[in-house]
Amino acid sequence: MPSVLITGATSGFGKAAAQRFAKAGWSLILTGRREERLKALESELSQQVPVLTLTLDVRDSDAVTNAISNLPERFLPLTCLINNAGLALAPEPAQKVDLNDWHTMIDTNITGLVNVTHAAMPLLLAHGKGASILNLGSIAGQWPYPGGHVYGASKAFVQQFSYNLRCDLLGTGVRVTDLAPGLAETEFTLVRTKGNQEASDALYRGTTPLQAEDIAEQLYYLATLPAHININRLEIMPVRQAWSPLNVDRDPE
Ligand SMILES: NC(=O)C1=CN([C@@H]2O[C@H](COP(=O)(O)OP(=O)(O)OC[C@H]3O[C@@H](n4cnc5c(N)ncnc54)[C@H](OP(=O)(O)O)[C@@H]3O)[C@@H](O)[C@H]2O)C=CC1
Ligand SMILES: O=CCS(=O)(=O)O
Repeated sequence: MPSVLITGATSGFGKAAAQRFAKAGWSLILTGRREERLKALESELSQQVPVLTLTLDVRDSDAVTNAISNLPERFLPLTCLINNAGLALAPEPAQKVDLNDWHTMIDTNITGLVNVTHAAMPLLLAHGKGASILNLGSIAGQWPYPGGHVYGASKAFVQQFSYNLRCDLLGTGVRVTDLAPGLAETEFTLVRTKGNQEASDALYRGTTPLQAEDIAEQLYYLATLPAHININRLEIMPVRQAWSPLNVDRDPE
């Protein structure tokens, strides 16, 4: 039975991915900080497949290493790692941001992702051909926008780290993909605005954003491609989203 380790399974893409992979009969290792949500998902999905929940903060490298290097045998070797845990904070301009918010994004989106990857790599290498590392990047890692500052830069890291991992894993059979979604309706904006439900609702109102299930379907597709195929980067936007023109600062008339 193939197995998948999903970080950030308590909400959004991670939760939808857990449900999608369970539907296909994969064993699940689900992580997140909110234990009650993990337990609720476990009771929902353990009717279908073996589920292991790990209450973890990806920023805690000792806890990550300890939990992942002691996975029960029945979840090994690992077929797929989905590095999904992440967040944006501080939508305001860089010059107004609280430094702690920058640190939190770096610690989660970069250090956390690196912690999990380092711990899981031996388990993926033990699987070899057909194993995958699927990293959640973002369009923000490729395209700059006001208020993107450290969030976008952290996702640019995810892209380059994914490409560099590919170079080192060449010959092992382990694949690496940077999956880069655009506007998607999850708890992402609620987190970014520190709980402002109205701001979150307003962002998604009157348009047709991606849904968590859309991304879960892409993750399942990437994980089940024929073993000789590696999609390096997959950027996906809703049809109703595109780029803006460049801005120019002009003198008043
Ligand atoms: N929604 C969007 O528009 C887009 C999102 N993304 C990326 O996709 C990923 C998932 O986001 P999305 O599902 O939308 O957002 P959600 O806020 O719905 O989910 C984020 C998940 O990450 C987990 N998480 C956050 N911080 C930590 C931490 N320190 N340790 C462990 N888990 C953590 C949360 O779990 P808990 O709080 O329980 O720990 C939660 O399960 C992120 O990396 C995000 O940057 C990329 C492009 C677009
Ligand atoms: O990563 C999330 C998508 S966006 O908010 O940067 O457009």
